[in-house]
Amino acid sequence: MTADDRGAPEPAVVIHPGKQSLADAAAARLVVALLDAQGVSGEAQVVLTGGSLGSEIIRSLTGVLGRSAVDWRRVRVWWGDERFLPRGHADRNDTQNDEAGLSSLGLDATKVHRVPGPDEVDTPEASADAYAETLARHGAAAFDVLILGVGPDGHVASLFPHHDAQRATGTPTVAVHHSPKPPPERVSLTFERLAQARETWFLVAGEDKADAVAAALRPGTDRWDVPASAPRGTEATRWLLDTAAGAGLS
Ligand SMILES: O=C(O)[C@H](O)[C@@H](O)[C@H](O)[C@H](O)COP(=O)(O)O
Repeated sequence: MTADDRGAPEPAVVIHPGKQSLADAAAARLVVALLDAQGVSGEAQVVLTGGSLGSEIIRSLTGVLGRSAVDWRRVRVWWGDERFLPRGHADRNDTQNDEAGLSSLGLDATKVHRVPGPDEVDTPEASADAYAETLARHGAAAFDVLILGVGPDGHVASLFPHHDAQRATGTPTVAVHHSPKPPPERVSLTFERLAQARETWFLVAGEDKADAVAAALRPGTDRWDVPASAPRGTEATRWLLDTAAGAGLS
């Protein structure tokens, strides 16, 4: 069953004048979304991402007005994908988020769920299994906010065009080998788990992303070709773009 079959709303597009204003506006939006989620269920669950914007939103978050209204100790943090590298490696998504100021938000470290690396488990498969177990134990049926970056090739999380990892079903996580973008070994949420989010936000900036954005939003695009075309939030899907990334949209 696809998100569309479940009646998920059509994606909404918001275009910002530049990358910084996009990150700042997304951070402000995230504060409100976390507050709303905490108001409903006590705890908010957010899925973070790597890439430049994935860290820029954290940097903006550390300075955004109203952030102190969020009870950060009741925010549970996940990652949509991770590079299979040891904890603290500069190329890990979580390290980049840490360096952007994640730890200064006042989160409860026991609720920050990092994907195990080769310093903890032997293989990407073991890491994917361990992460799936953590998700089963602590993950909400639906994440409150799922944040995704998009590659120029249209990849999302570590699900790449024409890559077998896209085919994983019946599991929330998948080990990825031979990623076309280095490093070759990664762990990713599957399409099925990416579909379990109330709000899904794509954060995309730069002219090199314009074709991927246009393709992802074109009706009928096959996710095998453009993985970013697939994830939909059950309540909202937002494409938060800068002008350059939105240049291919009519
Ligand atoms: O694991 C990776 O290789 C990156 O995390 C990658 O998936 C990134 O999120 C996108 O390419 C968007 O990156 P930007 O935000 O820099 O455009």
